[in-house]
Amino acid sequence: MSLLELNHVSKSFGSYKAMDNVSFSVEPGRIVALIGPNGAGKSTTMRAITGLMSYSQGEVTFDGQPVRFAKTTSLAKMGNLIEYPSIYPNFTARDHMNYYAMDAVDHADIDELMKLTGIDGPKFGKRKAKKFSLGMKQRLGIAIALIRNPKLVVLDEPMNGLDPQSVRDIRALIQSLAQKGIAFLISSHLLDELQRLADDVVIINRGKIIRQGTMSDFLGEGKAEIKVRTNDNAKMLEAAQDAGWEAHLSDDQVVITMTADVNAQKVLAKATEFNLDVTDIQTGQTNLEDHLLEVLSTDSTRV
Ligand SMILES: Nc1ncnc2c1ncn2[C@@H]1O[C@H](COP(=O)(O)OP(=O)(O)OP(=O)(O)O)[C@@H](O)[C@H]1O
Repeated sequence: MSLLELNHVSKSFGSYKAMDNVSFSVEPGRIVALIGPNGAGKSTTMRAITGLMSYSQGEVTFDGQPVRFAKTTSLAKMGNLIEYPSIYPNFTARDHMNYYAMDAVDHADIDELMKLTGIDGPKFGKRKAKKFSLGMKQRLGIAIALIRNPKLVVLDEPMNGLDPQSVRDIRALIQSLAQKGIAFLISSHLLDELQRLADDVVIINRGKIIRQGTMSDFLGEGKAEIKVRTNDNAKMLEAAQDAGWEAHLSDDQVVITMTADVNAQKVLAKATEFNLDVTDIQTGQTNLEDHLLEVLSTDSTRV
């Protein structure tokens, strides 16, 4: 049996099925990305898993025990950060840790966790949570989610409000904890971040799971692309499209789909033909965001 299992779970709000026959599982030590467009059912699924919401059909099982709304015995070994962390305005970071530890965790472990999550520094100290920035609250929320030595941590948008260094720190922390066997289920709209972080991917659209598997398998089924940067990307794009190639602009580069007839050499030749200076050219698989959009555009599970 897997650490977390959802078997045919459904949840409706009125006549709308926010979760429609959802089944997937999470194994120990895996970092699983739960992704999908706005309103797809990610938060609803996370709330059902963490016992914050009832569901009408199917079953969620965690660590061999069923998870039911308001029946929290099975949840002692599950940490979560869903929506806003439960933060008390007049508590310091350490007050929160002591409070949530509930004598079950010794002080050395609290010190270690505060250090790991970066809430031990002078910025925190005696400062009360009402004076924390969004990023500080988010770090504290992650520390709280980790305090009772969980086997699974469910994180909804954990990178919200974090600056690039903090994102990097939290990524390293999640990866090191996963290596120790802790599983993570993470939802985020920062798909680049999830692409770097997650081992597995579960895609939900209109309440239905439309794909699940390893991140590398999912990315591997995407298109191969040529990314080219020139001194005039608009002109490069026009030249590519005039040649009948599938191409679009992304950030500061032109992304061209590789086919039997279109390769990096042809792209370079086209740039020369139009007197363009190529500053960078790379080939590789499509990224998570592009492939997700492609999969969603062809999903016809429900209209
Ligand atoms: N308490 C509720 N009452 C009625 N409808 C709800 C409720 N909670 C969620 N929904 C609806 O269920 C659907 C799924 O919502 P959910 O918040 O799970 O999506 P999401 O994938 O987390 O979206 P987002 O990426 O925008 O956070 C949406 O259509 C939403 O409007």
